[in-house]
Amino acid sequence: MNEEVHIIMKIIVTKDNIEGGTKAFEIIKKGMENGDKVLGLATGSSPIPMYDDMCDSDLDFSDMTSINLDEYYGLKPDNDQSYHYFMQKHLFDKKPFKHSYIPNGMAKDIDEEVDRYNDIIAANPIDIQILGIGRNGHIAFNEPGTPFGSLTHKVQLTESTIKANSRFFDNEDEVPRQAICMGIKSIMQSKKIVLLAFGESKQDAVKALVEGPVTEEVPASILQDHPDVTVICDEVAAAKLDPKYRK
Ligand SMILES: N[C@@H]1[C@@H](O)[C@H](O)[C@@H](COP(=O)(O)O)O[C@@H]1O
Repeated sequence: MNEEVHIIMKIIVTKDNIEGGTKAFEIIKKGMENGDKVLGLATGSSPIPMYDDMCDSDLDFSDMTSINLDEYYGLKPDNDQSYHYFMQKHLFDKKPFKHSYIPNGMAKDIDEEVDRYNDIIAANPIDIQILGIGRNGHIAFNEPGTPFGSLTHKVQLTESTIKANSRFFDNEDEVPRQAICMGIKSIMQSKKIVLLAFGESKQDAVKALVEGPVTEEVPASILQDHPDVTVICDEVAAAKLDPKYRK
């Protein structure tokens, strides 16, 4: 256990995901007041309450840039399971940004798409990166074993992720097996990181993220080495944490 790391990582335990979403929204709001221009955005159920707060707010994002973490490979943007569709529905329809970037899941030439996305990230340094966490400790679609030095890449999803994400599809067979995803190195280059984790299924991942060794087997554990990380989790997700982190 690295004591120095725990002084840096800020942990906010909330009653539920709604309160957690509001905490994350407040961080974004404050960041924008201080001149932040680029938000790194995530999909999944965890950030939805935060997006609801953003949509209900009077904040104007029309001068902002957003960069999403990932997209399923092989899903068209109008497929209701694609992350393009998700972002339109939960945020961009109500709050358009000046520029919004999401990996192109239909790209024929993967190498070209990877280069394009890395160039976008390099040209738009991320001020605040929002993250969820997978049950196996993945961040974005960076599965266990992904090198910490990775940039944007095509990934093979693990059985654990396919199973977990099948709740959004009609059945497990429909879950794409591959995705295009921002790499861990790029995520770590964000100025500030806010990770959201809610519910019982995230208990082990949250414990490993906060208390476990920094290992590529738990991609999120690298966040212990980032200077500005806030973990926002509900009481249930935080239940296995050492009480000293559950304030
Ligand atoms: N690619 C996404 C991740 O970015 C997300 O963090 C994770 C958890 O999703 P949820 O928030 O629905 O639990 O799901 C997917 O695998």
